[in-house]
Amino acid sequence: MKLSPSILSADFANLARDVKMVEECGVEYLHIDIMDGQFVPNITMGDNVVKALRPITKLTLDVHLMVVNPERFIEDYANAGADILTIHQEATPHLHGALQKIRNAGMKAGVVINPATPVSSIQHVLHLTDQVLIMTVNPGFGGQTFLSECLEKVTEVAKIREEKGYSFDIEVDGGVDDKTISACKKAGANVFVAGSYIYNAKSPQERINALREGLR
Ligand SMILES: O=C(CO)[C@H](O)[C@H](O)COP(=O)(O)O
Ligand SMILES: [Fe+2]
Repeated sequence: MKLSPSILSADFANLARDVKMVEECGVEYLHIDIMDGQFVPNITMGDNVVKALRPITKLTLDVHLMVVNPERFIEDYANAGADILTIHQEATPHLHGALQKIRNAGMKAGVVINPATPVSSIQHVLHLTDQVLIMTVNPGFGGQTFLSECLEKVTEVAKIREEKGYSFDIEVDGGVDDKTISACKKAGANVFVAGSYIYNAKSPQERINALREGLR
């Protein structure tokens, strides 16, 4: 079970401090949300921020690309030091080739689907995938309400993994807190992104402890 705090809700003026803080709290991953103002209405950061964070943390950099035609940027994120690069099924007509390209660039390849997108849309690329991300909010913003109807897709993809003998991780992203995390685990997820729940708190350590408690 891995926790992946999303720096979308961190203090951008104190980003290094906020990254080190969650690392000291004992999390496994750091989730970095890249938004281009086209695939989603918001603009956040780019590979320059990944590059700046790489030397200051040992955490696995879990980069969630919410950009159109993500294949344009694969080399940039490899050079920046990303460990996992996750791209949206909805963002490219060349999903298969893009996932191959991510692995060839030396990163783990992730594929992500929006709440309205079925698991069947990624069935032919699951053999090329190290991480399947099931969005549990519509992408674009932190702090949204968890969409429990997405959990049936977590169970569906976990079943396919078992049937086919694949070994990808299953991540959930959006609205994860001490209450919703248990249902995510029960559905079959093993990587949990949480942004506002961790960072918009007086004590992120207490929030991280509460998430771990929810996974017991
Ligand atoms: O990809 C994202 C939004 O598109 C974020 O990772 C996600 O929303 C995390 O934020 P929160 O935990 O506050 O919902
Ligand atoms: Fe994300």
